[in-house]
Amino acid sequence: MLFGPSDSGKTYTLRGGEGKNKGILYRIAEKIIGNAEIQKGMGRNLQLKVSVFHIYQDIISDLMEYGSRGLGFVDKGKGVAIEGLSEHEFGCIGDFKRHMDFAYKIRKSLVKPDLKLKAKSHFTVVIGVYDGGKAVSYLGIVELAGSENASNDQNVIRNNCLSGDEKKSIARSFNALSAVINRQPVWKESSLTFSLKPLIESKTIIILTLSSTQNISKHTIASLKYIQRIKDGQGSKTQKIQDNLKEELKSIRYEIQEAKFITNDWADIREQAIQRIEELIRNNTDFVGTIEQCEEFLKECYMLRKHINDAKCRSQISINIESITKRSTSPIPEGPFTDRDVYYKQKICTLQAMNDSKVRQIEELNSQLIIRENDNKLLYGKVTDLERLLHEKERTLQILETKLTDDFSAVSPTDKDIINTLKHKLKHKTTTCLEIEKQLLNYNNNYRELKFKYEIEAVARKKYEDEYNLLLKKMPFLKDTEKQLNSYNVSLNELKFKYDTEVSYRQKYEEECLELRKKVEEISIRAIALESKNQIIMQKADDMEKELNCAKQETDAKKYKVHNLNANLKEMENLVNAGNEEIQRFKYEINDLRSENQILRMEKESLIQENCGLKEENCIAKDELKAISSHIDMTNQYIKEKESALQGLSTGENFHPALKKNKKKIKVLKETIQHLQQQLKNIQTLAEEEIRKALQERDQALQEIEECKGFQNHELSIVENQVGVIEGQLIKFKEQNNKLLNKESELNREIKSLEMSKEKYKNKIKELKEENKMLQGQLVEITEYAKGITDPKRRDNKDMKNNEEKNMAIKSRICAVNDVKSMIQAHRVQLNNQ
Ligand SMILES: Nc1ncnc2c1ncn2[C@@H]1O[C@H](COP(=O)(O)OP(=O)(O)OP(=O)(O)O)[C@@H](O)[C@H]1O
Repeated sequence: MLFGPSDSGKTYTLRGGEGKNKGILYRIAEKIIGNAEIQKGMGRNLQLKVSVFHIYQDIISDLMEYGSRGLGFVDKGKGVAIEGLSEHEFGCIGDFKRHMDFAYKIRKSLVKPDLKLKAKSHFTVVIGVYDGGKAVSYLGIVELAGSENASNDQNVIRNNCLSGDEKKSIARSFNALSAVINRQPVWKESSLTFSLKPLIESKTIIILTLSSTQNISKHTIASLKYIQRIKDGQGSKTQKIQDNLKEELKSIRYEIQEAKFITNDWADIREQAIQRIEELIRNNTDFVGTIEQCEEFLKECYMLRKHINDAKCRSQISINIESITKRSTSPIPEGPFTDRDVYYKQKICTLQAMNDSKVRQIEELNSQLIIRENDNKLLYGKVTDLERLLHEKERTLQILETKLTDDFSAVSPTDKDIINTLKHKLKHKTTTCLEIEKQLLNYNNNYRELKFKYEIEAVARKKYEDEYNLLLKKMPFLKDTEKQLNSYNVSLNELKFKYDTEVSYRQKYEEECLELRKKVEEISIRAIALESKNQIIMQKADDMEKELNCAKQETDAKKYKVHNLNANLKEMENLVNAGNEEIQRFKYEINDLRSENQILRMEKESLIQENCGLKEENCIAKDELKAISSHIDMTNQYIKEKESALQGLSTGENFHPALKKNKKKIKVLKETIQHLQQQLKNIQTLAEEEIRKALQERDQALQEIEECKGFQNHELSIVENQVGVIEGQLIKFKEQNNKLLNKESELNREIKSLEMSKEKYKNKIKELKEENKMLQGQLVEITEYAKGITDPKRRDNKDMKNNEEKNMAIKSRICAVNDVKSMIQAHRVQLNNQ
């Protein structure tokens, strides 16, 4: 893209001068043609095409076709997104120059009404490289509108006759351009960015043209600032590229890992790829570098990825071919795959790879499931062991319980409700513990009672001892009271023993109770933990089963999709072919419509006007020529006169006696004459030069007019031919129509005659019917008569002869009647047929 204020040298940089000074446009074209030729030497036949258009106020005009203006947009994926933009093939620089001259000629004609339009529009040349009709790459060269047009400078607005809409459109296109270069998706903001989207997205180079001319210095600084803004925006772009780079590396690593599973055929390539990536990472540890370096790095990554994909596909395709050869004895079709085939094969490969990875995942999941099942079994065994232990403990508990109280009945736990029974038992045992505690309390109470009794007894003993002592003192009653005392002492000892045993029992029970509580607590905690573990395992097993089912379903779906894709492939091919044909047809129709008569007429009129102007100019030039030639004649005459005078003077014939004295003056005069002659000659040559130039220009203009005329005549002849064809068709149709009308009138006539004959026949039938009736009446009479004759009673011998004669006549009459009948029948058949 060439950017800068008007008169800074954009057009010069683009087109340049002759030879060494040629512009970048022709240098680029030469380079591309050279490269195409090198490719040709290598057996690759590339086609080169060029399109030229300009954008003014967001309206696109094709500069390679007259009148193709206001083109719309289309999503092409590659190249320029302009609908109906014409492309023209070129094979050498001569062709290219011819195309460019043609485009500049059209541009000149468009610019004519407003000469500043050139500086207010974006001029674009797009070169497309094709291989067998398929686009390989595109290059766009844009000479942007003069940058000063986006400013608020009143001088510019006045000098360039800049309208508000023009200014807005140019400013908008520059803003959109800087935004899209800095990755802001505002393509639709301007026709410039939207039409060149695929090209700008790939790579954009802006050439800033600067001029030291003082009067545009303000705009030069403004354009420098604009470029600076774009460059500043690139800082954030670097960050984005670095992030992209990291993502890319991640995905490459993943792809390499994934590709590992497919085949080992390309192990070497894979190893090389990994080495290469590692090397790249080592050299760019933190991915800090310029945009170019990062982009280089990304390109490298992209190449690697492509390499991996190719290797994957190659291995997959080779496997497929192997399997085909195994299945059938027919030879494998040779020759290169078409791009579409390769694309679909790649797609199938990736799908198969995905399928394989899924199958692998399922297998892994299965193996994990088996491991989990084993773990489950082990845990289940542990649970049963623990349950058994619990059972044993329970039994010991039972024994203890039976020891404690007979009321506790033996608990018989079932295998399935172990945990519940344990809980139940726990409750049971806590109640027994409480009962034991109660008993303990009873015992304590008893002990207290006994103690109380003992104390009472002790008081009584003291009383008795006192009494005994009194008795001893009193003597005779002593032995009896001593005996009583002994007996009291024995009972007291018994009670004390009882009390001690009860205390020891109590302590024992308390200890056992504590132990039991602890054990019960431990067991219950374990049981709860085991239960939760069991539940988690069961949950996991269920989840895994679900996953397994999902994965199986997915695999089936993928297989079905692969199958469908294969089936759809052919359909799509057919559809694409049909679509291509339709597109071609539409293109033809559009082209036909474009070359409409009106534009041609208008252009013809403008050319005629131009022709008139040129003729007028020609007349003026002729007049001027005449004037100059008459002037020359006059001057020649004057020179001749002067020469003759001079001759006279030199010979001394015309010498005036006064002049003879002034020879010096004569010399000076001679010199001035010579000088005048020289000047005259110069004027003559100049005039001749100008005349020649004017004549050349006139010839050129005439030639151009002739060319245009030829072009228009050609187009007119095409149109006339078309009109002729249509007229011929019309005449044919008219003839056909006349014939049809004639036929129609003939048929009408026939119908009328048929109707008349029908009427005739009807009358005839009526007549015949009447005749028939009459004949039938006669027949009846005759039969009656015949009956009378044949009757033996009425037979008269005398009238026998007469009767016989009459009989004969009647017979002949009957024959005639029969004939008439058959005739009627025949007529009927005829009528029916008609
Ligand atoms: N590098 C150069 N060498 C010689 N002459 C030059 C150079 N660059 C520009 N010029 C001359 O400067 C003048 C203006 O250049 P040019 O027409 O290319 O400017 P521009 O930016 O295209 O202007 P505009 O936008 O009006 O078309 C022309 O006469 C051109 O010949």
